[in-house]
Amino acid sequence: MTTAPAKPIKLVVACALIDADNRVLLAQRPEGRKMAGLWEFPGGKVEQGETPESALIRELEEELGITLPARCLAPLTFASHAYEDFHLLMPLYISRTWEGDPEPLEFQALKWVRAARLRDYEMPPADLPLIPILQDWL
Ligand SMILES: Nc1nc2c([nH]c(=O)n2[C@@H]2O[C@H](COP(=O)(O)OP(=O)(O)OP(=O)(O)O)[C@@H](O)[C@H]2O)c(=O)[nH]1
Repeated sequence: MTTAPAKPIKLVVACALIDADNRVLLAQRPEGRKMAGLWEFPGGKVEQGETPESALIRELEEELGITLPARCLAPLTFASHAYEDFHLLMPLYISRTWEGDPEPLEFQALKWVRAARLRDYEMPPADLPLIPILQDWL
C-alpha cells in the first residue's frame, strides 16, 4: 500500500476586525496573485522567528496601516484546509480595538460586511467553514 506524500503545512494568521456596527472587515486579494479577487480576512504567513501574534500585528500594519496591540487580539477559531500544494493551518483572531483607519494598502478593496451578508462575497475555500462560526459569534 502507498501513502501520498504529506503536504507542507503553511501557517497563516488572520483577523476578523469588527467595527462599532458589528460588521467584519473583508479584504479583496490583489490582481496577479493566487485567488485574485476573492475576499479574505487580513493577515498572512508567520515568518521564521515570529509568534503568530507578532506576525499578525506586522501584517495588519503592512496591509491596512493599523496598529493593534497584542492585548486587543482574542483567538476565535481556525481553518484547516488541503490546498493542492500545501495544507493551510490558519488561526483566526478577532478584534474590536485598534488604532487608525484601515486602508487597502495591499488589497484591491476593503469592505465592512454584516454577518448575514458574508456569503455574498466569494471567499477562499478554506474560509467557508469560518462563516457560520462568525455568524454565531456576531
Ligand atoms: N490572509 C489570509 N490568507 C488566506 C485566507 N484564506 C486562505 O485560504 N488564505 C491563504 O493563505 C495564504 C496567505 O499567504 P500570504 O498572505 O502570504 O499570501 P500569498 O498569496 O502571497 O502566499 P504565497 O506567498 O505563498 O503565494 C494564501 O495561500 C491565501 O490564499 C484568509 O482569509 N486570509
